[in-house]
Amino acid sequence: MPWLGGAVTRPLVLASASPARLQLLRRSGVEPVVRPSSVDERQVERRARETDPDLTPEALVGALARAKGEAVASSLDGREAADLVLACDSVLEVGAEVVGKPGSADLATTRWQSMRGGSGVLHTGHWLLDAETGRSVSEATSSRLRFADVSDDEIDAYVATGEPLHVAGGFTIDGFGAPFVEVVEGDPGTVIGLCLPALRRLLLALDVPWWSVADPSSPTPG
Ligand SMILES: Nc1nc2c(ncn2[C@@H]2O[C@H](COP(=O)(O)OP(=O)(O)OP(=O)(O)O)[C@@H](O)[C@H]2O)c(=O)[nH]1
Repeated sequence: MPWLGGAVTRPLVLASASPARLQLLRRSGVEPVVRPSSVDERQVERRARETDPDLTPEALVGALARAKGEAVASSLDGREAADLVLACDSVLEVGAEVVGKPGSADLATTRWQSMRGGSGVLHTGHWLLDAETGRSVSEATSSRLRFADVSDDEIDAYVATGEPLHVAGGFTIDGFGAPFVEVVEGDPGTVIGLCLPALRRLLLALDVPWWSVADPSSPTPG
């Protein structure tokens, strides 16, 4: 069995500042090197929409994940320059809108007032580069959500925690927002920010078995 005593042979660079993505990886036995990008996501989105006015949410998160991953990959040097680089991006499609992190209490409140009792789709793009070969692969995954018909008081209380301001769509399914998301159809990791089955598929597409990046003997509770 490759895992018994097997060491990680392909280090992974996580091109993300997301604590949730890091935690998902750590709990699955992957201890990445964290290298957040400084990509201007609004500029990437603007250019992507100029190129494709009918840009789908899946294509948007794909373009954003790729931009973040390429920016980090180009900055790697030394041994890291031969590592695997993973980047992600998440958006919520709700009604005719495609939204990211609210960034303000007012916008988080407005979003919840419009989406309560309704449904939406959380899309996460994944981009994986094998810097050793230069090959990259990508996949977007989507999970459908149904939101509780929360009261104004519940919205105010949730927004006051500050959590919804900094997460895609203004909610979490594993934090203070969990009571307000009634149903998740699809991979929960996709909602949180990283679909691990998609990462496995992308690694296989690059001929990298899962146990080359994960060491189950030392999962970090993280
Ligand atoms: N814990 C948790 N985080 C969530 C959830 N939904 C979205 N997020 C986070 O919301 C953020 C979405 O914004 P992104 O722009 O994709 O990522 P980011 O946090 O800005 O980090 P970068 O990858 O460096 O851009 C990510 O950090 C996700 O992990 C959830 O249900 N639970």
